[in-house]
Amino acid sequence: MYLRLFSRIFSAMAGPRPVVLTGPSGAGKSTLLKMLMKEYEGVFGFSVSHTTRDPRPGEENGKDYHYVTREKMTEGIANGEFIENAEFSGNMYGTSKASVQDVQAKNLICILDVDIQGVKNIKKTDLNPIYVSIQPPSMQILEQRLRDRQTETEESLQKRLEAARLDMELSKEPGIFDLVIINDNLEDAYGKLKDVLVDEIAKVQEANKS
Ligand SMILES: Nc1ncnc2c1ncn2[C@@H]1O[C@H](COP(=O)(O)OP(=O)(O)OP(=O)(O)O)[C@@H](O)[C@H]1O
Ligand SMILES: Nc1nc2c(ncn2[C@@H]2O[C@H](COP(=O)(O)O)[C@@H](O)[C@H]2O)c(=O)[nH]1
Repeated sequence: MYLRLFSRIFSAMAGPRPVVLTGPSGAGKSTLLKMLMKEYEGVFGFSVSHTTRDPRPGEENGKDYHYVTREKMTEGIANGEFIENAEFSGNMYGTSKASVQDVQAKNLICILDVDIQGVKNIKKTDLNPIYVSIQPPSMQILEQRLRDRQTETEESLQKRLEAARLDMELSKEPGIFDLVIINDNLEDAYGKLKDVLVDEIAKVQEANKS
């Protein structure tokens, strides 16, 4: 009985567990995380990654990403400022320690949107997140969604599809994710995502009441 009580107190003190959303580019990670942040205002905080890719129309520096040069990013990595970093489709991406700390300091559920290399590297840390993989129903549908999004050149699209094949292969490792969601119908996928996060959401909502 005491053990359960201590474990409850400890888990409340430790704050909510972060969430890692991963899956091929175009699978629907950003769409789903935006839905979560909209429905649960004051519960989730996005870990703003650094990247060397150019901003897309509508993206904001400091909100979607910190857009930096390759030199700046390489320097930050060498200085130990990043929890993880990866090369994806010709650009660098990385999660800084500060981006996660900023969210956790507010006692929010920190959401990280990272590729499969990021998952493997985060597994070597003590972050202890919930790992959710968002997968497309098929490669054909993924390609169509990426084309319809109109963010890629033919060259970058092909690179992303190649990375998607590798992601799907590496994601077959047993037990690597807490949950795999096939994002076919968006509302169904969103429902499954909320279900796996229900305990962490309740923790933050409870803390917000007091
Ligand atoms: N269930 C769905 N049905 C139809 N279209 C969808 C669905 N989910 C997402 N989309 C659309 O697919 C496109 C890709 O989604 P999104 O940008 O969220 O993917 P992503 O995984 O965040 O990609 P990236 O890793 O490149 O940022 C978007 O245009 C989005 O509106
Ligand atoms: N390992 C990391 N991967 C990241 C990070 N931030 C984003 N990503 C992943 O990159 C691709 C492409 O993203 P896009 O915005 O250019 O479409 C996608 O799979 C993201 O999940 C990061 O900090 N580390």
